[in-house]
Amino acid sequence: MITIDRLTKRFDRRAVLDELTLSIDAGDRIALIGSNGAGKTTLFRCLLGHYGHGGSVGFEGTSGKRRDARALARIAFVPQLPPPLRMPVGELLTFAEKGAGASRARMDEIAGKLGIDLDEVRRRPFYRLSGGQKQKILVTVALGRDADLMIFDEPAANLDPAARAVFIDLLAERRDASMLIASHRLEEVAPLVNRVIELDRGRVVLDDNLRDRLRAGDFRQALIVLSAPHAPLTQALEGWGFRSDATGTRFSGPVPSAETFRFLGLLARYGSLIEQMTLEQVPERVF
Ligand SMILES: Nc1ncnc2c1ncn2[C@@H]1O[C@H](COP(=O)(O)OP(=O)(O)OP(=O)(O)O)[C@@H](O)[C@H]1O
Repeated sequence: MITIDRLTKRFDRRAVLDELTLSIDAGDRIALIGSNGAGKTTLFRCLLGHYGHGGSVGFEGTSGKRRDARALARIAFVPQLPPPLRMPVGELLTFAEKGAGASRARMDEIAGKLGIDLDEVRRRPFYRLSGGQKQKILVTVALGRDADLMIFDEPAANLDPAARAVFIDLLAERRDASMLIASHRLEEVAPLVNRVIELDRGRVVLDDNLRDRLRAGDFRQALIVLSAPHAPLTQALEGWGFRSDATGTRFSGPVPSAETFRFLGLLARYGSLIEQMTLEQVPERVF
């Protein structure tokens, strides 16, 4: 989907991204972690064509450094710092609808879940909203449209705990898009992702992929029984490769042993729904 080859970005001759090589595949849901200044935002800005850079970023169907406008239009982005837009919120929503193909009904629904009343803020200039309100509007716009890739840069940093929980559920429900989420709270986004990439001083120092672990064959077999069908948890479990029976309440699938705590973290979010759970070590194959 996106191939990044020896991407280098310098500010004042200092390499902030240093020959970074990475490929992002369709279906990847990536947590991008790394300490302050590691280069996460700079990587996003290079991907989005906001900065010139060395090396290449190739989008599927394009090559080299060229940014194809159609490829960029398929990316939804929520920045770490909301832009100081003077336009009223209503105008921003209309722009999202007409210019970026967002659905008004979907935006209304998402905003409602996040706890922001669009009618109430419609006439207010965007830059006068609180930090959390701005983030809710930007998340609403991003999730209100179809996208192949969603890039979130610390998207929940300003959200209150209730909105953070809703936001994580909304992401878990979105199985159609690949995601790249920069976060300092790995434990919060871990249940959503199938890949964790760590940057340090502009280089990839960890690339941990769930699919590789499953292929390696070291896993536990899990059985989960829910008290009632539940769409967000179903989608999250399907993201782990689980299958359900016809009732939509009984799930089974493999959990890589090294991912057990991450998996339990997911289940803990929905503890009250879980009626039964077993997690059995699969005996090692004897050759
Ligand atoms: N426009 C700029 N001009 C000069 N230096 C910059 C610029 N943007 C970023 N930097 C520097 O590049 C480095 C990487 O910054 P970046 O914002 O990409 O880090 P980050 O991993 O997103 O950090 P954080 O977790 O704090 O958000 C930092 O040292 C920062 O000071």
